[in-house]
This record gives sequence, structure tokens and C-alpha cells, in this order.
Amino acid sequence: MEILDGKTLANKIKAQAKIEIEQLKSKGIISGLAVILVGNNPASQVYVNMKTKACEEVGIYSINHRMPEEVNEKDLLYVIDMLNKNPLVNAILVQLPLPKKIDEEKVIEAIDPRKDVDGFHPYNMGKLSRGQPFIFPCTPYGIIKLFKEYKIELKGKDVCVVGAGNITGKPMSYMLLNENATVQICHIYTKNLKEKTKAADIIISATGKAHLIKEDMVKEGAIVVDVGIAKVNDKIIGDVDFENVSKIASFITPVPGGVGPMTIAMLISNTVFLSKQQNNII
Ligand SMILES: Nc1nc(=O)c2c([nH]1)NC[C@@H]1CN(c3ccc(C(=O)N[C@@H](CCC(=O)O)C(=O)O)cc3)C=[N+]21
Repeated sequence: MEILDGKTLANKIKAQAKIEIEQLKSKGIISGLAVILVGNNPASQVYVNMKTKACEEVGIYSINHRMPEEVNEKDLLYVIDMLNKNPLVNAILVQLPLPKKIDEEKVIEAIDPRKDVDGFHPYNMGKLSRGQPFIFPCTPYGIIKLFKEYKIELKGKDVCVVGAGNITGKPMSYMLLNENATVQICHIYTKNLKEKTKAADIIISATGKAHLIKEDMVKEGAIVVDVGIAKVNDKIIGDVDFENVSKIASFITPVPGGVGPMTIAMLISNTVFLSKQQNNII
């Protein structure tokens, strides 16, 4: 069994981004990321702080917009419009989830697709689904990078994606299909989940259900990627029962230190990409 070490690869990717950011600076271009955080969700605050810290590490100019839980949709859309028009802002991220009374779809659609660092805008999701991507959502992008780093071939592999959310499951499935993998997407209504995961060469689980994936659901020698981050008694627990599944998997990501740090690294990398795009460098 080999660990897919997201932390180490994330540091490598951030170091590369730092060099590119310095090159942009020598051309007078400063990469800028705006993060909008609505409300006081403690987990969201932790993630946003990690993003800000990563920006500081690599030299990205970052602005945090904090808005109260009770903010009305119109005010939030106004801030997005302002950021869309601000030439110092190359990338915009609205931290999810948003308070229930805000229409998430409307908010995501308000982001200029050219500044959509998460790749969540329907234009970008549509492009990705057609195999003509402009930008890749950070979490699935990080997972693909991990596969490439460890020379894991995707062409023709049977991949079982557990979880069909917009942040990971769906864009992950498109990216795998674009790599010529055979993709099965499972979700809460899936019958006989075990039968499906057990048949897979690669399992990618993104449900947030602590230890959903047990040893008896995994084929000997399979590759297991854990995107889950449930909080149980103040500890972060992944979707995968690591202790037991790691005994039979050929490659496995740990939680923490696997997919999480890769998500942050790809956010940095996407910000650099958008900065270059907007300055006609690529
Ligand atoms: N618009 C938007 N874009 C996102 O990319 C986005 C989002 N909303 N909402 C929430 C999810 C979650 N997410 C994580 C990022 C890093 C770690 C991460 O680095 N985790 C560390 C552990 C961190 C800890 O100690 O809690 C690790 O796995 O090693 C986790 C989760 C980004 N998300």
C-alpha cells in the first residue's frame, strides 16, 4: 500500500505557483483573489483562513469579504458585480454553503465565468461536461493531479464515484470521463452500494459520511480516494475506514493530508491561470 501524499504534492504545486506569481509581478501583474464568506459557519471560517494563508505564502493579493448571515441576496449580488468589474480581482470564490434563504444558483451565475476560480458557473460546468474545459473545479482537479503524480493510468479503468454533489462528484465524473475512464456515479438512492464499489479499480468517495467505505466494499489492490470531511467529536473523519481499507488498497489518500491540501493548492493554481488569461499571457 502506498499513500497518495496530497500535502507534499500541494507544497510542490504552491512552490511552482509562487515562481509564476513572481514572474507575473516582474511584468507588473499582481494576481488577486477575492473570497466572499457569508455568516459564521465555523468550518467555513477555517477553510477561508487556510485559503488566505496559502495566498500569503505564494504572493497572491487576497481580499476577504465577510457578510452577515442575514445579508440579503441583492447586496451579495452587488458585491459580486463590483468584484467582476474590479481589474485587481482576477478570481472570485463564494464560500459554500450559503445561508438557506439565498439562492445559490443565482449567486454562482452572477460570477463572471472568466473569474470563476471554482469552475462552478454553469458556463464552466457546461464546457467541462462537453470535454472543452476552460477551468477545472479545485477538488477534482487536485485528485487528477495526484493520479498523474503517482503515474496512475485512468484510461479504461472502472471508477466508482460515491457522491454526486456539484463541488466534487459531478465535476469529478466529467473529468474522469474526459480521461477515458468508465465512470459510475453513486448517491444516496443507489442500491447495493457495496456491489458497485467492490467492482471498481478506483473508488472516489465524496459524501461526508464518516467511514462509509469499509474494507469489505473494496477490491484487493484498488485505489481509494477519500474526499470526506466529517467532524466527529472534534476530529476530522473521512469517508473511508482508513485503518482497515489501507490493508487491501494499492494506493490510498489519508484524511487529513490527502485531498484537502490539494484543493487549496489548485485554488492557487487556478488563480494564477485566471490572472494569465486576463492579461493575455496564455
Ligand atoms: N466555493 C467553495 N469552494 C471550495 O473549494 C469549498 C467550498 N466552497 N466549501 C467547502 C469545501 C471544503 N473545502 C476544503 C478545502 C480544504 C480542506 C483541507 O485542507 N483540509 C485539511 C484539514 C483541515 C482541518 O484541519 O480542518 C486536510 O484534509 O488535510 C478541506 C476542505 C473547500 N471547499
